[in-house]
Amino acid sequence: MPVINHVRGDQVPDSMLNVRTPVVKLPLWLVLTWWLLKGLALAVVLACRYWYATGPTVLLACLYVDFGWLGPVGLLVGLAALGAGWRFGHRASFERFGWWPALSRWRRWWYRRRWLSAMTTAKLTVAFDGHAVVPILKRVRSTGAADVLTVRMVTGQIPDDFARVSERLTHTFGARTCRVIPADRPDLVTLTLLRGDPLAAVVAPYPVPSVPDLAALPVARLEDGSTFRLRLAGSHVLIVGATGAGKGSWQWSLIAALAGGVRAGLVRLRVLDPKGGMEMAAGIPLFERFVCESFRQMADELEEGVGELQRRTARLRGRTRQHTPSTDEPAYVFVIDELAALTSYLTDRQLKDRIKAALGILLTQGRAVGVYVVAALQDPRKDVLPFRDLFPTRIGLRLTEAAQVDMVLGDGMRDRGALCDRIPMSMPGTAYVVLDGEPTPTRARASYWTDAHIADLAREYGWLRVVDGDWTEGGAA
Ligand SMILES: Nc1ncnc2c1ncn2[C@@H]1O[C@H](COP(=O)(O)OP(=O)(O)OP(=O)(O)O)[C@@H](O)[C@H]1O
Repeated sequence: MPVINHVRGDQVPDSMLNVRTPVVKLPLWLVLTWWLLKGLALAVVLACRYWYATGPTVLLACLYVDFGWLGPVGLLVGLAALGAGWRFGHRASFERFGWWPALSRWRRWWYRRRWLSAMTTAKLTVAFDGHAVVPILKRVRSTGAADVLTVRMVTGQIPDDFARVSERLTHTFGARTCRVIPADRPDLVTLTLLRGDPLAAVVAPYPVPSVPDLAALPVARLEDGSTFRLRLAGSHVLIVGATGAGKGSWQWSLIAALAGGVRAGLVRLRVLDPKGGMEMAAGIPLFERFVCESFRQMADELEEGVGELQRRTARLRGRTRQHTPSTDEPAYVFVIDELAALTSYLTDRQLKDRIKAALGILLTQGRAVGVYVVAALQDPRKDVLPFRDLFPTRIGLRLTEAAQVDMVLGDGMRDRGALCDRIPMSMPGTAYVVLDGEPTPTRARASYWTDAHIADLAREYGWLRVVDGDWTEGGAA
């Protein structure tokens, strides 16, 4: 290869207009008219396409021509006053029909400008027939804290392709997190990009329902600011988190949501606290049974629960397929503060086997007849895992390692956005929840029940009253 190419002649200078030698000679006036018509057509198309920009500009310009500066400024002030009146007069309709659609349109423009580069760097464009094919951004819906993007995938793509690069998309779009959820059509995927965080502040306790709906217990706040209602009916709940992650706040939020049922005789709480009663003893007046010292007694409690379950199954057989709590047939809720203490750490092998057998029956047969288990767990070790799959509802709080997330919540859950290992220590009570049958985890923060709140709860809804330091039966009212 030569080091230098020497080509004789002058370089063609850059110019505004490059023209070819015409094949057919046209008069200049015809060419200019043609260009003018083409330019006009393009201007009309652009003006119609971007009507939301051109319309107001033309209107403001007309007002300026007719009335001078007073015209456009008067209109803008009038519109601002009208918007403020609407906002303070009827906030719900203002947000629904005015604010959120306007914000969504602005955000859509913002995403469109970055879309091509974002898809290319995330390797979500597909090469086909010599072209790069890009997923289509169909819709953007904005709320206070999140932008929900509906995307049409390129043929051959699946939602997991987007889930795998969710972290990259988070940083590209400057969001806090990006969750990928399959949409209701197979060719669409939804990206939820969170900007603010309604879970940053501590969640105050929710009002206690006088008659709890076991299918929708208000226990936590969701990322969009709404209330997360946990389904206990037909389920069992496993709460897993490192020490100090806030397992207690989930347990107490659930107990509080059931407290109205305790007072009405519809729910009976049986609490096993193998950690010596430090966590749960404050609620003793609410509990039908409370065991915190003897593992033998805990095994007896669980076996008695199995006996009750079997008697109830015999009574309800053929009459109903899902139990509804009543004062005659209340719901039994076993709350276990540290599951591993019963199934792993216990050294008495015989006792451990009894507990495992009873738990196995409660978890497999209890749901249909109103016997539920709510268990907390600190360390998702292997010997607890067989029980994990028997809990349809699993709540993953802060975990110490990324590998534990799938172990607790199920395979692929971390890729789908359950970043339990990234929950900061400064946000105890924050968790990812996986509901049975739901493909993606939901992030929520439990309401925080202080000792004073729990004392008030026990006083108002408990079965027992404290009289001069002794427990007395009799209920709160
Ligand atoms: N939902 C919450 N909102 C705000 N603060 C919380 C919340 N839950 C817990 N905390 C705070 O975090 C601390 C630890 O919570 P908690 O004792 O419930 O954790 P834990 O997971 O049960 O820990 P351990 O396994 O050590 O018992 C509490 O003292 C409380 O101050």
